[in-house]
Amino acid sequence: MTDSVVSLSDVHMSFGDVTIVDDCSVSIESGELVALVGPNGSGKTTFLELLTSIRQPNSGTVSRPTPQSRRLSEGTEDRRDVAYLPQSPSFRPGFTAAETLQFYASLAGTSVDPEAALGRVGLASATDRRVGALSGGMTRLLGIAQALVGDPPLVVLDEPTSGLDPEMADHIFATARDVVDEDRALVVASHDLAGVERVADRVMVLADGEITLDGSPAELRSEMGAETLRDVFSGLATSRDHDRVVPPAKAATTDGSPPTDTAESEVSKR
Ligand SMILES: Nc1ncnc2c1ncn2[C@@H]1O[C@H](COP(=O)(O)OP(=O)(O)OP(=O)(O)O)[C@@H](O)[C@H]1O
Repeated sequence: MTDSVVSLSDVHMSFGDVTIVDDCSVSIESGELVALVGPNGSGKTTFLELLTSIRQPNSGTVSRPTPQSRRLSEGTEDRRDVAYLPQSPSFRPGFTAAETLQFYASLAGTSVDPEAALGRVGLASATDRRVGALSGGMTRLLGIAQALVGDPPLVVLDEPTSGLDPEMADHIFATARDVVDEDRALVVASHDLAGVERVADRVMVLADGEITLDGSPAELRSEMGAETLRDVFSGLATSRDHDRVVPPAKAATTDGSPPTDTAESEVSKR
């Protein structure tokens, strides 16, 4: 049986006129790798911040249940309930990778085996390397290792492959896949649709203030009659562009009264 690691119930979040989500209810289960995709500025980072409670919704609730089954073994502290790797993680450049994890574990009130934690993400050879000497990709991997400190049931990554070469991006996605198990979910925001398509169990498309699609890559392809997730995304962008164009026949009525069913009113209905 799977457990919900985070649930949104009737959540509304906006910045002034910019609506990120309106009346959104969604639940993420342990064992899922969920990819959050959407155009630039659609609200992916804000949505991740809602999942992690870095940001509070204007209304509605975000809950992350932590049942007994998610406790660490007897005699140790509770598991962290969520970990978040921002798009541009920053670490103390003078610390080694191992010292970074130890420092972070002490802040989190837990313990870590740095060699095992770094080995898990493919950084075994960098244990004693200073963080300032790590490549961009290695720094993201260190971020994933740090996110796993305290064994959180929900790990949230914001665009972990941006700016990385394809091989490193593949490695990051493979690592993300590896850390998902029956007791943990991972949510990743990404523009790398090919990578997402390879590893995600579930893809949520965020656009125009709502989750417009939510399903497995195969379900999304089928729903949109598309061959790839990239085609799904392009199809959605095209239909949004069409929605924004007021069809000439409906742009005005012959008696000068306002049109009743223009594309503009369609957009506002969402
Ligand atoms: N603190 C804030 N105050 C006001 N507006 C904000 C704030 N944070 C984000 N926004 C606005 O909310 C919208 C969504 O921003 P967000 O960064 O969540 O989008 P995104 O999908 O992650 O973008 P990208 O793909 O470009 O990283 C944008 O219009 C942004 O300008």
